[in-house]
Formats: sequence, structure tokens, C-alpha cells
Amino acid sequence: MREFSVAYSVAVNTIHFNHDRLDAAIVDLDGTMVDTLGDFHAALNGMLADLWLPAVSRELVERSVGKGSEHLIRCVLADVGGPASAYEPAWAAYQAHYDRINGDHSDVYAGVPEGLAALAAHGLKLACLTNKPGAFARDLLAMKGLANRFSLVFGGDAFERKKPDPLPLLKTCEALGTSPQRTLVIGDSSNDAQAARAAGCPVVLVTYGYNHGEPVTAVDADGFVDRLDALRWA
Ligand SMILES: O=C(O)COP(=O)(O)O
Ligand SMILES: [Mg+2]
Repeated sequence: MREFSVAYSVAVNTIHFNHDRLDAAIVDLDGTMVDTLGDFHAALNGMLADLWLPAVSRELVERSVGKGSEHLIRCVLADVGGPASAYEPAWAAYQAHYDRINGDHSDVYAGVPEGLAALAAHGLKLACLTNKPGAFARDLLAMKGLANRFSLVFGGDAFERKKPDPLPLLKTCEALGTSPQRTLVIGDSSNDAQAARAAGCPVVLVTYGYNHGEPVTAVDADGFVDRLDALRWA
């Protein structure tokens, strides 16, 4: 098996892959394919209103997204000074609000349909792996016309642990029937990159998503793209 290699051209911000060395891609959802910040913000503020707690800013939500719903709800409750006992009712309220508004305040990022089409055209199997609950992820992908691109969709509730743990990536590679070394991870945050490094997958990050308020280009990854269709094959 040949080594995976990436030639990263800063000038055109384009990453060149030799596709002979890749069999599949595992693509993150929130912040990578769909800008879902508006959905998170609306569902969380609906939840807080139900609990008679004050609303939070989009910025707080942006900094807290990426490690799954439980983490997000805990961050938001901590920010508004909610008691620990609020977690259970908050979780139930959040699920109900999110289910009602899923996709209403979200948009597919420019270049995503084209980028996915190019990956598929090069014969790569595609899986979506997100920390978002699987049911919300599947509904959102269908609503945004992206579902048919993926042979597999796994949410944050599919496995015992979430990204940045490598387990979900290893399990997804297993389900795809590919080796991690030949499976490209595409994400928007350090969660995706850390999981990929630990699993042994090559990883590219998009520069427009959510990375806990930190500059994403400081994250250890094989390359960065401003659009998903900026991935090119040598
Ligand atoms: O639900 C989240 O925390 C974000 O999920 P992601 O893995 O699609 O970025
Ligand atoms: Mg993400």
C-alpha cells in the first residue's frame, strides 16, 4: 500500500489528492456541509424560554457547538447560571424545539454539492459522521438535498463515544469496509482533526465552520480549504 500524500498549495488554497490512494471520505455535518448555527441558536433559546432562563448569544452557541447536544446544553446552562437540576428538563425541551425547527435556519455552504459530487465521481464511498443526533442529521440531509450522496449516516448517538474520540471514525471505516489510511476525513473543527489523527485517517478542514472560537488553521490537519469543491485530484 502506498503512502497517502497531500500537496497543499497555499497560493490557490487548493489541496491535490491522488485519488488512487483514497477509497472513501467521511464528512462532518454541522459547520462543514450545513451552516446550522441558526437552528442551534433558535432551539437553545426556545429551550431557555421554556425554563424561564435568559437567552444566549449566537457567539456563545458558535463557541460551544461541535461536541454533541449534551455538551452544548451544559455550556448554555452554565452561561446563563441555570441550576444542575435544569439539565433533564432542558434536554427534553431542546429535543422538542430542535425537532420542530430543524433546517429552518440553516443553509448548505457554497461548494458543498459540487464537492460531494466530485468525491463521488472519483469513486469514493461517502459516509456522514456527525456528533448531532442521528435522526436530526438524517432529516437535515434529506431536507437540504444531500442525503442521496451518503451510503451511511452516523450521529453522535450511534456509538459509545463521540468525536474527538477516534471510535466513531474507526467504526465508520469498518462499516464502509475501508482502512483508515485510505479514508479521508473532512471536518471543520479540532474534534474532527483529533479523531482523525488518533484513528490514522488523513484529514482536511474547511476554514468557514465552527472551531470553538479558535482559528481553525492552527489545528493539526493535512490541509485546509475555503470550499469543499476546492479539493482537486492530481
Ligand atoms: O452537534 C454537534 O455538536 C455538531 O456536530 P458535527 O459533528 O456535525 O460538527
Ligand atoms: Mg462540525
